[in-house]
Amino acid sequence: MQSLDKQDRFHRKAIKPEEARELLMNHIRTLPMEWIPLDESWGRRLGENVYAPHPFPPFRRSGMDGYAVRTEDLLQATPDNPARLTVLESLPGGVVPRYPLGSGQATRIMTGGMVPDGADAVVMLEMTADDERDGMPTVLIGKNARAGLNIAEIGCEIEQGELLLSEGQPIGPGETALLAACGYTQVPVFRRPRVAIFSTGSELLEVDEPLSPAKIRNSNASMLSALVKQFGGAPILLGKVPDDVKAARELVNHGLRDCDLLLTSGGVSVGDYDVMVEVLADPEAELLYNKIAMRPGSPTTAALYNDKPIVALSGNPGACFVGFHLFVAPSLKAMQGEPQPVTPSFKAFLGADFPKVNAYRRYIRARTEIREGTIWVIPNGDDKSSLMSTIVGADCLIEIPPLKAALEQGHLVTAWKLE
Ligand SMILES: Nc1nc2c(c(=O)[nH]1)N[C@H]1C(S)=C(S)[C@@H](COP(=O)(O)OP(=O)(O)OC[C@H]3O[C@@H](n4cnc5c(N)ncnc54)[C@H](O)[C@@H]3O)O[C@H]1N2
Ligand code: MOO
Ligand SMILES: [Mg+2]
Repeated sequence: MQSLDKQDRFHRKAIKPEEARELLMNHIRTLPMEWIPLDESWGRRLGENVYAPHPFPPFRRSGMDGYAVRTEDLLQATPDNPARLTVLESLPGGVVPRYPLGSGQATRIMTGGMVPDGADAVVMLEMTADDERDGMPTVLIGKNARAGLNIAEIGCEIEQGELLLSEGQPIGPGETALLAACGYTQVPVFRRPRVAIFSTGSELLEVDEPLSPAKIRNSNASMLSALVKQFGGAPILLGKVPDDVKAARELVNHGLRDCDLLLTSGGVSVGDYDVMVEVLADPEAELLYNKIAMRPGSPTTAALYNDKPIVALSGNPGACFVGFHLFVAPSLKAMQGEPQPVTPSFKAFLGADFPKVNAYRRYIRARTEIREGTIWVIPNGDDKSSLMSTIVGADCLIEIPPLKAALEQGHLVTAWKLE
């Protein structure tokens, strides 16, 4: 029997997943900003609002290969009686027009070219016929045109000084295009969260070690490292410790020195060798929670050391994965300025019967499928928390509330995207 004192220190009170997330996220701070080269900024989040230094397009731009014209010259034009315009010049891309258009004149222009002053439309080449007259190039146009046709006015896409992108916005291909167009060779981004990771377990081998009896390879550290990268963090891999409280405590102290968040896996349940329970019972640590009313991942634990968060995830790979998504992923997003770090849920049809009944809310590894235009979520097979294979290909978690009866295929369920 444990002493009463020990039982007290290790007391567990199950709280809801939302409460657990909030308790942790109350201690998450946005990281400082840094400037990095645009070409390295994909996937990072903007550290401040970015404004347009100039309008875009920066000049009146032709949207077609054709002729820049004055629409008033085409008012009487018909296929049988086309207007004949004198061609002043033919503009290659990137060249400023030499002549403004006068009455009865046109300029040959290509897509993206700078429309000459005086022109108020571009007629596409297919609607025109070149026809020399008295040794001078002329063009015949048999139809009138509306003012503004095929011309993109200065600033029609982006006005000077306009908010281009907002703080916290992830930089994807579109954001990169805007930043490049506006001359941002360096972009302001939030620093990557530094996430120290170690695994506990005397049964653990390195990935490159051959199997030996009663041992398994440390797969959680690699999985967590990939997850941290997926959410914009920089993993710091600290390896593993055996089930030894002193060794685990030392690695916690070491890991906390140079990280924004410490992640551990294993040793959080009620077993004799569940060392993280003892480590986090340290009076210097402020325990946030050590039991969550959910499966998998019920023993997921979080604590603070001098306000620095440590999330001790369950050793079971499925539970480790789910715990990361529910608590760590939103924390990493918040550190990088995401204003809404918790992904909203969506409704979808359940793609297979769910026969299990239980008293806890479950989060099932699943994948989304579009069937005849409707979204279905298909459990990735057995959802036992010890399984790794059902993490493969998971792109969402299905939330199954506590149930007294099985759920049938086609039931409308709540799910969460795993970006
Ligand atoms: N008597 C009880 N036993 C258990 C309970 C309980 O309430 N009462 N809870 C179960 C639940 S739920 C879970 S989840 C697990 C949590 O276990 P721990 O977080 O303490 O993790 P370990 O005991 O260290 O390991 C569990 C399992 O995972 C494997 N593991 C651990 N680390 C890794 C790693 N880095 N890579 C791959 N696999 C790892 C480990 O070998 C074990 O098989 O406890 C239940 N027990
Ligand atoms: O909480 Mo455990 O992860 O259900 O198996
Ligand atoms: Mg255990």
